[in-house]
Amino acid sequence: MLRWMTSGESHGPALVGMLEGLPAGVEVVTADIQAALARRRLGYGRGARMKFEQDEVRVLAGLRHGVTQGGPLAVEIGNTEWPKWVDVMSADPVPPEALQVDAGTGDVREVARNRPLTRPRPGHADLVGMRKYGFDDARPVLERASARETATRVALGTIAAKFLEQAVGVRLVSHVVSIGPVAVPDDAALPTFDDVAALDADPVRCHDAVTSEAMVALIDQCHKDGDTLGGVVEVLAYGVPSGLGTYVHADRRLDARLAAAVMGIQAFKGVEIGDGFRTAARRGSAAHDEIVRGEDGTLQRLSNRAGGVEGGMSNGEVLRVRGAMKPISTVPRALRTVDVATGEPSQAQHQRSDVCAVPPAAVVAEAMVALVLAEAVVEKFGGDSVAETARNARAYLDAIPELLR
Ligand SMILES: Cc1cc2nc3c(=O)[nH]c(=O)nc-3n(C[C@H](O)[C@H](O)[C@H](O)COP(=O)(O)O)c2cc1C
Ligand SMILES: C=C(O[C@@H]1CC(C(=O)O)=C[C@@H](OP(=O)(O)O)[C@H]1O)C(=O)O
Repeated sequence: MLRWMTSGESHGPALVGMLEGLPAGVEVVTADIQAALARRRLGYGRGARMKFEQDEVRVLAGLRHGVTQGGPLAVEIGNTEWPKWVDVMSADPVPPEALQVDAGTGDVREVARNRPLTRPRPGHADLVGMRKYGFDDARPVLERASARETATRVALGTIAAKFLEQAVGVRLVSHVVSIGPVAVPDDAALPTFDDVAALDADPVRCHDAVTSEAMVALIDQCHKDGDTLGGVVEVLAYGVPSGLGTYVHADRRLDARLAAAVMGIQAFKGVEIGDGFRTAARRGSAAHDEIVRGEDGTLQRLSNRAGGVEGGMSNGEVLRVRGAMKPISTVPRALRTVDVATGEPSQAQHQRSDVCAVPPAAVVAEAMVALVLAEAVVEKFGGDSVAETARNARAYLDAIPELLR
């Protein structure tokens, strides 16, 4: 069993993530995690925070000399801005005067930072979180609801991806399919692992240069208009062995687990496996992936509309998972709300925010898919070391009868 958990507030001292159940022997170094976090900070349309945030990574446990040890991995990601929030986010009570004018920094803005947030943003967790946890201030709600937490998921997902690559040769790619109404053409070629550097270099993580330019222009326009944008991301996994997940029970289906993982990202409101919703509009004769025997004698598919999953199991084709992200809810041209301290009609609280976070969300979705696939690999092949997992996977694949290959 592979388990993971994150902890941490957006403006606390650090985020912490743990990953338990990964075999020993995975080669990974702190710089790999730093590089993945740098990719998550990218993206045209991000807000001010990503310009200075350093995501200071420290691996606290489970890794020695660049090799996982089999015990729980613990990763800390320091928040660069912590010195400004020491009193507002202090774990222990602070004297009231500390929140009047910050004694340490003399920073009077700390007073503003500590002001209760009572004008909940439609679309964010503010209002329901206050009701549910009994707060009269949205600060504690947004601190944990914030997608800042996804930095930890990316850190853990990086380690999971290294395991996938080293144990079974799986490689992941994430890209942006649409932002607002601007979408890559339906017949565009899928990016492969060779395209990752170009995707990382593209301002919106888009594989199609013309679409990328149109996306950037749309974000600029939206920024001017004081508005925000969502979009659709896609994660591709190459080299997934046939037989991860199962049809025998609902919660063990690979598609169900992928959907839950991607839907578990803040602001994600739809998930599609393969052609998903588009397939629903097709006739059966044009919806499925016909099987033929290829020249090399192995079974081959004439298409991959299923996105690599049939019967809740990976079928050996490229895994394709899409997620739809709603527009950022902190809309600069603020939406109507009610000040819950006074009961008066008002405008939603606004602090610095992203205009569009679809490109970094693609990197987060990639991490979530890595975690799900790593769990499914551990479940199917077991092994206390990567070498053992690889051996078991090879033995399973070698034992598949020739006519089924
Ligand atoms: C990478 C990423 C960055 C985000 N940045 C912001 C942001 O700057 N401002 C904001 O209001 N929401 C942002 N969100 C979305 C909120 O975190 C999300 O809407 C909120 O937690 C409520 O959850 P829900 O949308 O799933 O209902 C971001 C989401 C992701 C995945
Ligand atoms: C901090 C990150 O994203 C944040 C996600 C977020 C939200 O409401 O989800 C709100 C903003 O937080 P802040 O007010 O601190 O700038 C974003 O910057 C991050 O991705 O690392």
